[in-house]
Amino acid sequence: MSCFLTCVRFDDSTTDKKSKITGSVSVSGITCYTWGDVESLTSNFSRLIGSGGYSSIYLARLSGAKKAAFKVHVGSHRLYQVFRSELEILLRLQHPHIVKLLGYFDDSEETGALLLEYLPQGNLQEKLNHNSKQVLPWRNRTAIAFQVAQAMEHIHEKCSPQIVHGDIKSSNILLDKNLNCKLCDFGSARVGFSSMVQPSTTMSSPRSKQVRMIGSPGYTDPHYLRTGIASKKMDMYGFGVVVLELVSGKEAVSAKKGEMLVHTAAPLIHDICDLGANIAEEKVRQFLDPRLSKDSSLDIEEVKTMLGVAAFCLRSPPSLRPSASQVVQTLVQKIPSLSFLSCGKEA
Ligand SMILES: Nc1ncnc2c1ncn2[C@@H]1O[C@H](COP(=O)(O)OP(=O)(O)OP(=O)(O)O)[C@@H](O)[C@H]1O
Repeated sequence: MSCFLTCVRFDDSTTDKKSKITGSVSVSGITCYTWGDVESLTSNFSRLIGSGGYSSIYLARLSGAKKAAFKVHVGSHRLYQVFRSELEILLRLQHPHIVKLLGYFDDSEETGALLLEYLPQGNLQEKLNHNSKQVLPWRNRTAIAFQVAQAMEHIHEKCSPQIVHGDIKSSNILLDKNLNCKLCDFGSARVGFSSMVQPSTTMSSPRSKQVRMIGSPGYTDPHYLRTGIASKKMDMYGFGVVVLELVSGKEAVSAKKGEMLVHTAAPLIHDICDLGANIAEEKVRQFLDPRLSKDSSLDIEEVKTMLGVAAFCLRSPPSLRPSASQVVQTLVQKIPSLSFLSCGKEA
């Protein structure tokens, strides 16, 4: 992979890289852009469409009025390293439910930008928000769970070396115009053995600069918090929280009360683990997003299946949690509404 990157990187041995780099190069369909390209494609960063802890995302206009998103990491070597790590992972990933890399800019020091396909309906967290204009229909919620599970199955089981995403959450799930979804933000991902290595410096030392804990509040696997070892099962935990959000329409951490959804849902999850499909319908309905009450696609048995999947993904110890392919199989078998999608098992 680094060989590939070296092949397309500009000769940047001179000092003022941004001004000296001219012209873009395209290799294997991925275009290597200049900083001037980044500025002109984003109309000088005129439209911010998202921001996170590591980057700012701007709308870009390609030829033929095609839209894209430039994810820009500027300002420090640490942010640059996050960019490089995401770039190297996205270069090897191709899946219908993983955001597609179209190109990048790399100054090899402290600035990097990823050109990504543009997902016009924003992220799932915004779509589930009660201020959102549209209520996400039930059948789209099950489809999103299914598609995210397929993306996770791909990175966990079908890639070599395998990848742990490290930050599965609803704001890292993007929606296209048909409400199909794509997993994004591989800046925290761990590849192969790196996911199994416990950070060498003590986790308890708040001053340690070498340990960069990954994950987000409300989604972080308690086992990872204790050990610092990233694993596929920590992704399954994050996925369990996303499924709870899809069913309840509530945030992983309530903005008003600061309550975690996993805690609010704990009694229900406990009952589901004990009773499975025999759980009282009334309890399920109490947890369900009230905005779905008039949704004709709602099927209470499917809601129970989704909650069952969430309950298993949140189990401790992590070895009790299902794999992504087990989740894909369960959803395909138990949620007939998924058949409305034209995709098969591997969409
Ligand atoms: N390709 C895209 N199309 C549309 N919107 C996007 C795209 N990529 C990112 N966004 C928007 O920007 C937000 C932040 O993106 P992303 O999570 O990749 O940034 P980050 O800096 O890695 O954030 P984090 O703090 O979660 O690590 C997303 O939640 C989404 O709203």
